[in-house]
This record gives sequence, structure tokens and C-alpha cells, in this order.
Amino acid sequence: MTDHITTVAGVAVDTRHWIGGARVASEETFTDVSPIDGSVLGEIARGTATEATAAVAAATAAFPGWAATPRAERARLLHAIADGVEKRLEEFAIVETSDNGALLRSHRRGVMPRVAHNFRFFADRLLDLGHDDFETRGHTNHVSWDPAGPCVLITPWNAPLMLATWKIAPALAAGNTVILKPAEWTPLTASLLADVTAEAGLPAGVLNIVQGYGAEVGEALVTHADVRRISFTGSVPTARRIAVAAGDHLTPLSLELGGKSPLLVFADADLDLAVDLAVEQYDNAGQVCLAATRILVEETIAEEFTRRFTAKAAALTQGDPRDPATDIGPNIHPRQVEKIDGFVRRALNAGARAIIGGGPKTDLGGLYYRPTLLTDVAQDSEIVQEEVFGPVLTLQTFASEDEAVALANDTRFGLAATLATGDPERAERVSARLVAGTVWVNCFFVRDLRAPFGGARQSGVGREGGTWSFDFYCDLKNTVTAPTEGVRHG
Ligand SMILES: NC(=O)c1ccc[n+]([C@@H]2O[C@H](COP(=O)([O-])OP(=O)(O)OC[C@H]3O[C@@H](n4cnc5c(N)ncnc54)[C@H](O)[C@@H]3O)[C@@H](O)[C@H]2O)c1
Ligand SMILES: O=C/C=C/C=C(\O)C(=O)O
Repeated sequence: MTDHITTVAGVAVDTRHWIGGARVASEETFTDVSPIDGSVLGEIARGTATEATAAVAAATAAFPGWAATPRAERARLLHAIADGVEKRLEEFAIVETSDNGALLRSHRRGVMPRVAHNFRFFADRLLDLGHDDFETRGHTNHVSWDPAGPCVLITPWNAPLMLATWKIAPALAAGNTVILKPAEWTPLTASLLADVTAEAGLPAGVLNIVQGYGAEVGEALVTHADVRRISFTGSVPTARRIAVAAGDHLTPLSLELGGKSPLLVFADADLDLAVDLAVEQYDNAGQVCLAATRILVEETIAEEFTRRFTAKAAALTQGDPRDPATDIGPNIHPRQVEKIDGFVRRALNAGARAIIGGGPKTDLGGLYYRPTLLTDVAQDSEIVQEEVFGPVLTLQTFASEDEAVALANDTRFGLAATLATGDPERAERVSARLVAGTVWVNCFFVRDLRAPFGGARQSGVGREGGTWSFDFYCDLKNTVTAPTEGVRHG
């Protein structure tokens, strides 16, 4: 590493913050390590309240100019950023894989194209954004979508750039300025994005990126009085802290949190499809907020389901996420692996049985965990109620539709639910009864950015996506104008 630049898989990445259109170093740094092999990727600037204050000041200064920039020009710049991401897609993909250990083939084919799409989608949606004017006794009501101001966006490590741009794009489209605080385990692709936005011509201070720990720079950002919106994706305990911090200034919040989503498999389902959907839950080594980690199977088909699931899961290849043949890569961090294993140990001690897996895959080194399916688990047990965030699923059976729905909803979460059934009427009935922000019927992770996205109960507060993103990131205003002549006070 020289002059704050580190080279990751041949790609030069600046390790400093990006504040007001300039690179800014901190006195202290933290070490970013690759989960693939434990190698050091860089010494990253460790922000404090000083950098948080500077970033909010830069975002505040840039706000009036950006807010006044015509929608068409804002949209053009967002498309230019998408072009830049697409042009450097391979670099983004390999750097993200090095940093968080998710599959390179997923980053190439799915995740990084989605990053570009996040910008394109919200740019286009901005141009369509409107509201029909309406009349009240001769007065016109005109609704406008005013930009709100500087937005603090705080994001996790499991899909770093995808989840960051899912917030950055609508916030910028809306005419706001942004301060992003990426997760400290995955700081790199956000820094590359800063380069791309500069090349695209985004004015200085419109997007700022501060690196560092949540308890330090993160806390300083969410308590800042000049911040007009906070959007957070991460865990429930952190969300609680942020909500309390935001309470001081009553800063509006959007929270996208954890889950313990069910996969309901009815006897009338296409069993191969159901098994495919279940095995898909090991994607990203189980580090997916939406993952359907509680498999609920109708008891008459449980044996056959388990047989096919076991065969299918046995064919999964674990290993280096850069290898195109790999299906499951490492988990993010030794702490995360310890946490996953703790959940599994306690479940086994409480009487659970591991149908597959049940521990780390030691021959690959410390961070790989064997895909695990646990059965004989009590509904009120920790393993059924708490989010593990690793490749660990539970299997329970049900005897009736009512029981299936009762088990599915018996959780403090409500992010998503998936059901497999061959009966469209059952699909409709059950979907209507499930508590979840998204329900997938005979499919999983089909995402359309026009749809509302978020969770019920402790899976979140508010919805983002499509118009809902603009609802959150804008200060909606209604202007009521009297007729030029005639009526006053109606
Ligand atoms: N609903 C969704 O869309 C979604 C998507 C992905 C992940 N998740 C959830 O995220 C969690 C995993 O991510 P994680 O472990 O990085 O979560 P986390 O809550 O530990 O950290 C998330 C972010 O918050 C920051 N942070 C921590 N303390 C803070 C504080 N006091 N003030 C401000 N910022 C602070 C962290 O630095 C990080 O950037 C899981 O629960 C998962 O379900 C949810
Ligand atoms: O791990 C969680 C993944 C969340 C996905 C999205 O936020 C999305 O697809 O927009």
C-alpha cells in the first residue's frame, strides 16, 4: 500500500474517506481482511466525529445546488454513474468478492448489474414521479416532491454495494445529498463507487463516504442535528440504538432489518421445485436477510422432501468464491462463524438433530461452515426464533394449513415468506394470512424495484422501493392555490 492506495486483485482502491469531492485521511486506520484466506486487503481510514461533522457539512453545503438541479440532469448523472459501474463491472465484482467472500459468479452475473440497475431504475422513476393535481371548491392542490436534505445511509456487509446503492440512488434522485457509512468489514467497493461518481461528473459533496466503525463514526452521523433522513439496513440491536439516537432530533428513519422467514411446502407442491427453493437458502453462505431459514413441510411428504433435499444439498460445492464451480463460499468473519456455531451447538444440546452439517468445514480453514439442516427443534427454541445469518436451516412439519400459517407467523420478524403449492387458491389464502413484507409463491428472490420492500414487526420500519423510496426521501408538500378571482375561504 502506498499513498493510501491499496491494490486488491489488481484493482487500485483508495482507503480514505470521500468528503466534499476530495480524499480525506484519518489519523487512525483499521485493518480490512479478506474472508477468503485471511489476507490483509488494506488499512482503511477510521472515521471519528471529526469526519462525520465534515461529511455532514459537505453534504449540507452541496444540498441547495443539487436540489435545484433539474430532474433531467440528475437522472442523466445517475445513468452516467450506472455506465461507469458497468464499464468497471469486473473490478467491482472481484473487489467485492475479495472483501466479503460472496461468489464472484454472482457478483458478475447478478449483483453488480443490479447495482447499475439501482441507479438506472431510480433515475427513470424520478422522471415519471408526479401526482395528479386536484381541486377543492375551485382551489387547486399541487403536490410536489421536495428534496429533504442530507441523508445518512448505513449499510451492512452481506451485499455491500447492492444494498448501499439501493439507498444512494433514490436519495440522490430525490435531490438529496448523501453520507454513506459502509460496514467496516466491507469498505472497498464504496470507495470505488466514489471514483465512478467523480468520473461521471457528480458535483462535489453530493455523495460523501466515510469509513469506520458503527460505534464511532456511525454514531456521530446518526446523532447529527443537520441530517434530514437516516436509512439503515442491518441488525435489530443496531436499529434500536439508531432509533434512540434519531429520536433526539426526530430524524425520519427507514429501517430494513433481519428476518427468520418461513418456507412453507404443501403436499400439493412440485416437490423438486420446493427442494430447489429450500437449497437456494444456502446462497451467500446463508448471509441473506430474506433467507427462508425455517422450512415448514406438510408431514405427509416430509420424508420424501428430506430425502431429496439431502441429495441435492450434498451436491453443493464449498470453497473459494472466485472459483466458478463453488456454490458456497466462506462466512464473513471469525466472529460470525463463532456466532453461527454457537447457535448450532446450543440447538444440538437442546435436542435438535442435524440431518446434514452441524459444524464448520475444517478442511477449508476457519471461515467455512457446512450447510446445516436441523430438525427436532421446538417452536419456542432459540434456533427457531433467532436469526443465525449463516448456512443453517431448520425443518419442522405441519398437519394442516392452519398449523402451517400459525407456525410461519409465530416469530417477532416479518420480512419475507415463501410458499410452494400447486393450488392457486391455497396460495391466495395463505399469502393473505402471512405476516411478511414480501411473499413469494413458487419462487424466491424475484425482485422488481417498483415494488415496496421492507419488513413487518421487528424486520423493519417503513418501506423503500419505487414510489415508496421517494415518499421516504422527499419532503412532500401540498400547495393549495385559490382561484385567481372569486371564492375566498371556500
Ligand atoms: N432487511 C434488509 O434489507 C437487510 C438486508 C441485508 C442485511 N440485513 C440484516 O443486517 C444484519 C447483518 O448486518 P450487520 O451484521 O452488518 O448489521 P449491524 O447492525 O451490525 O451493522 C450494520 C451497519 O451499522 C453500523 N453500525 C453499528 N453500530 C452503529 C451505531 N451505533 N450507529 C450507527 N451505525 C452503526 C455498522 O458499522 C454497519 O455499517 C442481519 O440482521 C441482516 O438480516 C437486512
Ligand atoms: O440480504 C438482504 C437482501 C436484500 C435485498 C434487497 O434489499 C433488494 O433486493 O433490494
